[in-house]
Amino acid sequence: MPTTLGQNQYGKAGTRVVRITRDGAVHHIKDLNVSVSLSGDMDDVHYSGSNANVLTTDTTKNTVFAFAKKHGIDSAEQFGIHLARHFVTSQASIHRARVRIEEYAWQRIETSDPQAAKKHSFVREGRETRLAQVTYDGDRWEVVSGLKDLTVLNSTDSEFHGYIKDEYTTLPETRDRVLATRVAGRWRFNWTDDAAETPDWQTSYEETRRHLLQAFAETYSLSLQQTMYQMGARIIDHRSEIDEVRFSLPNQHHFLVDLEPFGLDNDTAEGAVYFAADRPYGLIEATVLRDGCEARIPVDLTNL
Ligand SMILES: O=c1[nH]c(=O)c2[nH]c(=O)[nH]c2[nH]1
Repeated sequence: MPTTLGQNQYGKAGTRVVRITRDGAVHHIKDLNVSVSLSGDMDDVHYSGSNANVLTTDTTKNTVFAFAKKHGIDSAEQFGIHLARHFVTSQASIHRARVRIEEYAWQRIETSDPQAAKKHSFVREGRETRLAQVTYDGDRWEVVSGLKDLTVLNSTDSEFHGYIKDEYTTLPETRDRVLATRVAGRWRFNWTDDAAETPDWQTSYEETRRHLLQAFAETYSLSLQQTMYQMGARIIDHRSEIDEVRFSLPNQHHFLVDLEPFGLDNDTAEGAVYFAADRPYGLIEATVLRDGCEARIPVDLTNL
């Protein structure tokens, strides 16, 4: 049966590029998800498999990282214009480039001491989901609150070294890395209906969230485990109505992109470009308990 090739396009979808610019101690972050679709003289690759006209999708991805370094990211629109122009004007076989960009916005985390405000700690815009579970069996009450999808990032003050090296270890030690996670947390109240006071649930949530964020921002981190423990301990220390906190924290790895093959020194004060990997991810989980209290929050938070 005779057939003809119809509309076709190709490219790399979902390049997660993060650019961190350092203005002294004040850091700025641009976080994009870039998808490129190219079309042009692509009959041969479809009909015969000749790749002579193909700019690889891998090159497309590399170009996104290299342009983030070279041109910076003023806006998604300007970045898209640079890329689309480059693909169409640099390759005779490419006649059309469509660059789609999602941008994730970040806010600075407010710290407890405004004088010593952390200038490299961010929370992603778009509110988290707040959670509550109430259980009553006619005798005992249990109230557990929590949140999920609260994404936070420190662009410095995070190290990771001194770990076991066995024959399968390749991870390089680092004295300065990006630390980012999407927080899922639950906290259990010690309230019972014969208690003298009922917590103001709204204030309790807001304050717990604030302590969690501030502990993340203010902990000089030697591991995500250590930061997580500080987040839980700070909540227990400051919120007498809470006896137990559990966290499940995916370590959202940000890898410095090697731009040396393109003649670019990536790790400079003006800015560094990272590849934000979404999988696989480290998953760091723990419970922090008030002394003498029992652990009742399930180990697997998806069961709550
Ligand atoms: O904070 C971290 N904790 C780990 O246990 C770990 N493992 C790893 O590869 N990177 C990290 N980072």
